[in-house]
Amino acid sequence: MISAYSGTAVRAAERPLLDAGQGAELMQRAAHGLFSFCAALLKERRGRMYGASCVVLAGAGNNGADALYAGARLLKRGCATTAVRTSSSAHAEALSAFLAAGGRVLELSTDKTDEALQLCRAADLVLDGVLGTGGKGGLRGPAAHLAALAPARLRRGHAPAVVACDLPSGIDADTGQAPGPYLQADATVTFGAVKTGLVAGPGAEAAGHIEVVDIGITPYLGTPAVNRLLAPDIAALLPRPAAGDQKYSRGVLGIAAGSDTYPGAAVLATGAALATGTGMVRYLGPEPVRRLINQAHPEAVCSDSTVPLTHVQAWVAGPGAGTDEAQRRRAVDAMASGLPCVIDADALSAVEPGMGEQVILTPHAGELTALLNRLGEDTDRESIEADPLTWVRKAAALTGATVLLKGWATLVAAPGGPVFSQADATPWLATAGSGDTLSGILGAMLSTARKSSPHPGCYAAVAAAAASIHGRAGKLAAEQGPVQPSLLPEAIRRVISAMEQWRPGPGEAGIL
Ligand SMILES: NC(=O)C1=CN([C@@H]2O[C@H](COP(=O)(O)OP(=O)(O)OC[C@H]3O[C@@H](n4cnc5c(N)ncnc54)[C@H](O)[C@@H]3O)[C@@H](O)[C@H]2O)[C@@H](O)CC1
Ligand SMILES: [K+]
Repeated sequence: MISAYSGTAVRAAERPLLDAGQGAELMQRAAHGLFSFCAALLKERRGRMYGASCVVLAGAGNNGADALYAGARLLKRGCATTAVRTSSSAHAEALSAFLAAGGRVLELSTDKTDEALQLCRAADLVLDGVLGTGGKGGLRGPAAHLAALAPARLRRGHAPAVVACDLPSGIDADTGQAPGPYLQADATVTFGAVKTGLVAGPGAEAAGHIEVVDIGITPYLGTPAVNRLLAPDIAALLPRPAAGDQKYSRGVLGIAAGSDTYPGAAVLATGAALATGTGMVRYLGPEPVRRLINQAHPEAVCSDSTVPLTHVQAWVAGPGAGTDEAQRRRAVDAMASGLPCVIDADALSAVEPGMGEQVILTPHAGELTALLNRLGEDTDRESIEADPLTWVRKAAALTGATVLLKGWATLVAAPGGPVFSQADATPWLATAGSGDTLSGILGAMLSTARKSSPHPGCYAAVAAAAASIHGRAGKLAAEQGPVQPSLLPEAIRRVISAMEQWRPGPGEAGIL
């Protein structure tokens, strides 16, 4: 599992070591880690480091200093390196070290932006050390101008590798917000711990690959603010049927989805649930949809019964329900049942405050806007997309439910509990029907989860794992071309099967 901490928390963790006079040593560890990553990257791209050309974008603070020290090391290994200084002040020792190693300097001003961009474009590597955890309010002045032009100028044809020092400049280290232009990185080498700004909002996309350099502050870090599940954590959450199991002991999932107007959503959710693995799917809905489900998935047991009369271990309600009154009633009953339930799409309009965390809401930003507005919060879609971490937490606190907010990085917040961020998906999954398959995966996982005593945040963990499986399946399916949700079950099955290699051995604890 990857644990992320706010920039503020990481700075607080550094404090005892800074007070003990170890600041210079921490900086050298950071610079060395950054250099090592860049060295490996240059060797991979060019076969050798000698003769590579690099640009260090260096701001006034310690972030610029880390990058200048790494630049000095690159110079010593034969890389022609220029520092583009974005501020007239700089860390004096780091700049001296850079100059002593033979580095060139360009002072950035608005009329030098073109020259700086040409240098970057001709380089093999651009090291972004403009702002780190001390940055406030996004990039300003010539650095903002350069960042605004960078996507068009650096991302076409021969493109340099952009490596962010600690975090992409212009991204807020606590929230991942981008108040203005920022520098998109291919990779971020971050010091001490992953910052929450690298796993949420625009920052999650801006960071690219994340590499952590241990600088010795781990003992001073408290509880992580955001977690990211990795394959072994996900494998530990996937129950495997045991020898004595039968369909009922494995778990039964109830699905109240689809309507005369939108029958397909129910077929997709059912297909994804069956591919994930569950003892049985009981489908409740109108007759034409039942007929379709039985044609596509003969193993599903279909009826027009009610939630209280249907014996299951978990529910999915909402996908394709439209304005169907009976489906709305089933969603309300599922939420009141005390059983784990996935509340998606049209069923979100029935959510009220006071849910339990076993109720998992799965909105996209537009649906979350509508939900929050209805509950009295003054927000809009742009605000939620700009700062999803804040809003997903607020939604969980307001409703008492676990909230899964879909996005490039999907965030899951338990009320008062942990937050998870999963960035395993592909933009090819942004297509109608994709969300219905996520509901099915999550529903199946909830129906078969074997928890004798659920603890706070466990539903958020299962939801994060489902988001990851959905994303991984999408990526796998995208290898064959544009993703078609009705064909996703085959990829889901392959992802679940591949997870077996990560399953913890007997006696090894999973994360729950
Ligand atoms: N504190 C520590 O112990 C360590 C810090 N490290 C590095 O230090 C960084 C933090 O350094 P700093 O606290 O010096 O902060 P930064 O280097 O992020 O930036 C602070 C400087 O930028 C200016 N500034 C702030 N916001 C600005 C904006 N929007 N536009 C232009 N200038 C702005 C400030 O006035 C200050 O001069 C970390 O990100 C990390 O890279 C590492 O060296 C590891 C050790
Ligand atoms: K930076």
